[in-house]
Amino acid sequence: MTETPAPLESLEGCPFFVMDGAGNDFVVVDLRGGGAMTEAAARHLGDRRGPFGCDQIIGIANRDDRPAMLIWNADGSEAGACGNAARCVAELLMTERSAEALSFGSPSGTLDARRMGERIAVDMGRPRLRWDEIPLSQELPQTLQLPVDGGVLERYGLTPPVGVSMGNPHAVFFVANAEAEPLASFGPLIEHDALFPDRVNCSVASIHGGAIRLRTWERGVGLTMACGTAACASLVAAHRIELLGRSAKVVADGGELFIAWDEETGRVEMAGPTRMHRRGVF
Ligand SMILES: N[C@H](CCC[C@H](N)C(=O)O)C(=O)O
Repeated sequence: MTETPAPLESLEGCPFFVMDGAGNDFVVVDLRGGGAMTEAAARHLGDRRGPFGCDQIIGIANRDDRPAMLIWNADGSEAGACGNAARCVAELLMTERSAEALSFGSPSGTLDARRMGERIAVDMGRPRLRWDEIPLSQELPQTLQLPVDGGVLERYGLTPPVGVSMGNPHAVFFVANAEAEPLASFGPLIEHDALFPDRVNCSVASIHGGAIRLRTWERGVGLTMACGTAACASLVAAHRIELLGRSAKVVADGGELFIAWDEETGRVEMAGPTRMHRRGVF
């Protein structure tokens, strides 16, 4: 066996799975038999110049006698939610147990997952919509038009974004054509805008025939092929500003996600594909 690189020493002997959900890619590490993720290990696994490279690094640990997912971005920062990775963890656990549905923990609460034909669906819980839940660094009476840096809005011809948290912060800009926006230019400016004390995930969304075309600059990562919590946030935001009903297909660069915001429970479910690329043991 090749030597385990120093940054991964704390993961020696841990099984790992390289997976993606609609192109959003992950290294999932099973910590239930021991091992501990460190910020250095997460950064090493997230580094695309290294032997792995991914958007998020996911740990599966035992918490309160059940599996729970832990989330690190490629820059080593921790995140509170990760929808596409939740669907990949669900796939792993359902295969392990030959189950069609199950629940597991996450930093933002219990997630309920189920198979839906070829797709995996996860109930991501209720969106948080108040200024202090996003969170924002200033009290605002509404979160439908966030007062981000006016210079950025003017320079890029943007209207103020809608704020939504799915357990992680999102700013969603509605534009005429998401594919035409220079998101790689203004995404990092919004990610680090002083309005967001924990930084923010920044998306551009355009509506075409009842579907949302979505591109995302992810906090702690950069441009990704898809972002599940951003897909949830964009549907919630579109409904709040009366652009769409309570369910829609979201078309990301890497694939399609299906989002529904239940009127009775207030909970948001997302469904989409998962793929396994590689597995091994550190
Ligand atoms: N890709 C993830 C979102 C990760 C969000 C992370 N970048 C953060 O810091 O919140 C998803 O599918 O929901």
